[in-house]
Amino acid sequence: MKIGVLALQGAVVEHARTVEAVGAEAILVKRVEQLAELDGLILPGGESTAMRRLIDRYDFLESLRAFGAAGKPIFGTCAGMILLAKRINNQQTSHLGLMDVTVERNAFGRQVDSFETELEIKGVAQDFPAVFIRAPYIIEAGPGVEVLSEDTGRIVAARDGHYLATAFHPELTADTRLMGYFVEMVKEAAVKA
Ligand SMILES: NC(=O)CC[C@H](N)C(=O)O
Repeated sequence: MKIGVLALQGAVVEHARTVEAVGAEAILVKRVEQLAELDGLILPGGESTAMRRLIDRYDFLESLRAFGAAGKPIFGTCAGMILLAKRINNQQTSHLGLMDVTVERNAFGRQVDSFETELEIKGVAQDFPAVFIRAPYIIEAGPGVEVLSEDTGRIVAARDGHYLATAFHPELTADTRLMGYFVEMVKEAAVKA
């Protein structure tokens, strides 16, 4: 399986390492043409507004939307989750607008800028170490969305068909189980295609 990591900004190398750790091939995606060779794509954490500017500058927006619309799996973490969402609270426009959720940016507030906790993630782990950094969370999920994890009542991991999103950063710990879950999604989609 070839899994791309959008390499415009953010936690790129860490994701590539985790992809390789679960036995898939990681490709750092810097040009639109590279999307054609991928089975799945990761949108890393970073800063969603900065990433959007680069997406526009390198003319990625429509190609990323088409990638998702073609049924290819996309995994967005943190800022990547914001990029994937159909709706962003208190904002008129979204970015890729693919996943049927409403997200709130920087939603944990200033006092808890960053923190680590252990989460139960459906189908993945009972005790997943989750690192949150100025994280968003999902405030509303459409009927087709499966909530995979909540932290004190906030949705922090969810799946909408071939889209997966987490508010936290799975690439920052040595635990590869969530990436293993995504690679299984990619394999399933590749069989169907
Ligand atoms: N660690 C992150 O990816 C933070 C996301 C960032 N707060 C944003 O709004 O894009």
